[in-house]
Amino acid sequence: MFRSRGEGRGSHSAEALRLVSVTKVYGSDATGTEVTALDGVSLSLPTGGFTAVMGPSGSGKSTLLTCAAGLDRPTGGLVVVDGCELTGDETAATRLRRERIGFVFQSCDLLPTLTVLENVALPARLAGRRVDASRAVDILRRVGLGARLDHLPSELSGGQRQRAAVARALVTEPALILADEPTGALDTRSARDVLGLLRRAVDEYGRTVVMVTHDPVAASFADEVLFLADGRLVDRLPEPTPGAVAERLARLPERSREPVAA
Ligand SMILES: Nc1ncnc2c1ncn2[C@@H]1O[C@H](COP(=O)(O)OP(=O)(O)OP(=O)(O)O)[C@@H](O)[C@H]1O
Repeated sequence: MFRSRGEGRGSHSAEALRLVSVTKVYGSDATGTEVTALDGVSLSLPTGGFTAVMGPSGSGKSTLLTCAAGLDRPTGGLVVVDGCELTGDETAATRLRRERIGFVFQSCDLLPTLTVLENVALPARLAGRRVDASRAVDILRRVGLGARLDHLPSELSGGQRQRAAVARALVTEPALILADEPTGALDTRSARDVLGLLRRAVDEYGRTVVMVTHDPVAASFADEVLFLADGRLVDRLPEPTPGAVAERLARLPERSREPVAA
């Protein structure tokens, strides 16, 4: 974000994220049974799109995001981010994660002992890059936190913290931004601010956003909504409106329908 399309560190692949028959089976739950959280999910998301992922609780949304992020390894299948396979070698996957993926979580995970500016500069530092403080400052100004650079996260409101988290996700100019309920803990106005930032990252700067949400209004900021049920992709809705999203959600099957390829 905050560089125009084509600028920055080289060009990105035309496809930001591809999942091929991704399956995730957790070893056992409390009763000793295997849990199939993802059941053969295939999708292809072009660079420069905003996709929302919705579905009932337990349908596999967070698992989809953590597998796409390389934070968890799928049991089977292939994850390709910006043209590079994430499911291969661990060292390469770590580098890919640091350089090409940005994260925004609901539970704001800014480090409490670092200032806002230090938090935003951290991903670049972890990726082994020269830390360009002026760039981090510029991003923070643009998300409306220019006067808060030296504050600690505890000195910010929830909405301000989440905007800082968005700034941090954008600082490495990632190919893919993965957001898990980024507005879940925010009031309506702060939520709109954060969603507007994500929308601008896509429209003005060609980033790719994948966002898990329960909120039809939040989902309506996306270009398309993918619906998960029982670990499968079962529906998709382009150009979503809050009403259409709510209606599709209400119609979601509880169990086993034929998966669709997105
Ligand atoms: N670490 C784990 N060990 C065992 N089972 C897990 C683990 N993480 C998730 N699961 C199970 O996998 C399934 C999918 O979980 P996931 O968190 O992906 O769903 P979700 O759609 O994000 O749910 P929610 O909307 O409630 O956050 C659930 O049945 C869940 O209990």
